[in-house]
Amino acid sequence: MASRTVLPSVTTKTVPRPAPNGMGNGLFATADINPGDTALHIEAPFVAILDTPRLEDTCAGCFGKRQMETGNELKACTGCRVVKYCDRTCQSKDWKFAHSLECPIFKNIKPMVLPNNARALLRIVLRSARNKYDPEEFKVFDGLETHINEISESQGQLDRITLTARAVKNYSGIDIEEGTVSTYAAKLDLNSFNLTTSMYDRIGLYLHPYAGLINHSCDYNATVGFDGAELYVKAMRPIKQDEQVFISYIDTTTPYDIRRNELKERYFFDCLCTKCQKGTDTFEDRFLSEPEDMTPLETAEREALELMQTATGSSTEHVEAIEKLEAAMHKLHETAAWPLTRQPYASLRDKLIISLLSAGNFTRAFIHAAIRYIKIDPVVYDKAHPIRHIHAWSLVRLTVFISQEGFQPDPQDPVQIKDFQLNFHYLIWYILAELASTQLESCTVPSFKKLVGNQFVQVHNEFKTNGLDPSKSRGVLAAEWQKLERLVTKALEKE
Ligand SMILES: C[S@@+](CC[C@H](N)C(=O)[O-])C[C@H]1O[C@@H](n2cnc3c(N)ncnc32)[C@H](O)[C@@H]1O
Repeated sequence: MASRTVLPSVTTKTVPRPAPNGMGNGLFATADINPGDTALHIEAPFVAILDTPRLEDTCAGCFGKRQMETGNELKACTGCRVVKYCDRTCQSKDWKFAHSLECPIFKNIKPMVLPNNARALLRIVLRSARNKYDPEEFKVFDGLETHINEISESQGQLDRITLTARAVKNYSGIDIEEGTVSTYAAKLDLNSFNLTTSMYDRIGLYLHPYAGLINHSCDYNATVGFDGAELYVKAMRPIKQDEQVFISYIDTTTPYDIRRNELKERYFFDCLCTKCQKGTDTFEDRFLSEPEDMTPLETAEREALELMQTATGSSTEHVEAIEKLEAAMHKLHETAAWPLTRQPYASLRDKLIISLLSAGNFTRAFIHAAIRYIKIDPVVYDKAHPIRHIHAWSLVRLTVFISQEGFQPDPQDPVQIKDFQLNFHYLIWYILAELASTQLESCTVPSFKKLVGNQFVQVHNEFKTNGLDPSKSRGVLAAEWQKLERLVTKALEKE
């Protein structure tokens, strides 16, 4: 049973305790937690802020949750015209939480809009000055790690924090020590999460001091997800009572050296996790064969990374980005030793899928999403990992799209889907059935599970209306899947 803590809005099967190996405090399970179970649920954030580009298209009250259901066009706050809401319900929720305090400040400094971390810091300063925080919650915030000594050794980092703190103090008009605001800024830097949609797209910054107590492992047993403003930490693997709950702070699909540098630079620690103890002897570092001379692999990696960087620049057109990403993937493929799962190959494909979608090339996006589903995700992610489920959902959506009557594939596509005579309806049913049957142990959030459940029922009922039940046609499903696997093999040969 999850229990409420002294902190309002926190329900959890964990307790904070000192952790070993110089980790400071961490969260430990108070009971056995099964995969997919919620280890921690936080209803309301300490602070949550949209990234500046998202202020235009995302409701600052529900962070997209109600927006998805109502489909309302967003209306700007008539005071500042900086934030937008679905309707009065979302607006008044945010007004009471903090917007009433910041709205006149936003209005005064227009047309400038403060960057996300400054807007988050401003909220903390304003809410704490008006005693809007629960004292227990603030006590946990006060106790959070800052690494201020390490930050002080880096002039660049120190300057950034000091300047943000000075600006926020001035805008707030609150009589508060600048040093205190700097400390808040350092806590925010170290302990905040990427606020994401239920589909794991980043939309902003989130902080809650209780969630800030979770330590990192590259071999993590839990994941963090958001459903609107609600945070969920779910077990990805079985967690025994008294075991520490770990999440990943970084992309742990990257090789050993990259992971360790990132953790050291951003979080100031050397990871001693079970994966790091294996050094470079894990799939993240392995090549298909170990050549005596590493130079060609290093050259291919450097060139691929350069191409990836220019492809994702803000001024790059979709078509140009696609060419660059494909060229980068080709360089890795040409080495004949680079596994599809070794970074940056997998990330290049993720970016390529997004660029192909933006350019309206749905058939090629479908092929890459199928490659990812069949060849990459089962190696890179645990079964319950939310990203694996989100990728499966994207494949379903793409298959639905290209199976529409009248859809015309691009005749220039290097692999022609029509040559494989896929029965898209059976494929959609198959992927959805797999998703629906693993919902319980998946780490996805409730809105996502609802979406999948509803879609599966709809697709299954369509089959039933036609007197068919795919669950009883295993042979047909297997044959369709083999066709898709042949398509994937063909596409990979051409990469
Ligand atoms: C978000 S805080 C986590 C809570 C923190 N342990 C505390 O007591 O407030 C991040 C910091 O915790 C410590 N930490 C997290 N994971 C760690 C690990 N695997 N090994 C060592 N230190 C870790 C590092 O100091 C890191 O900068």
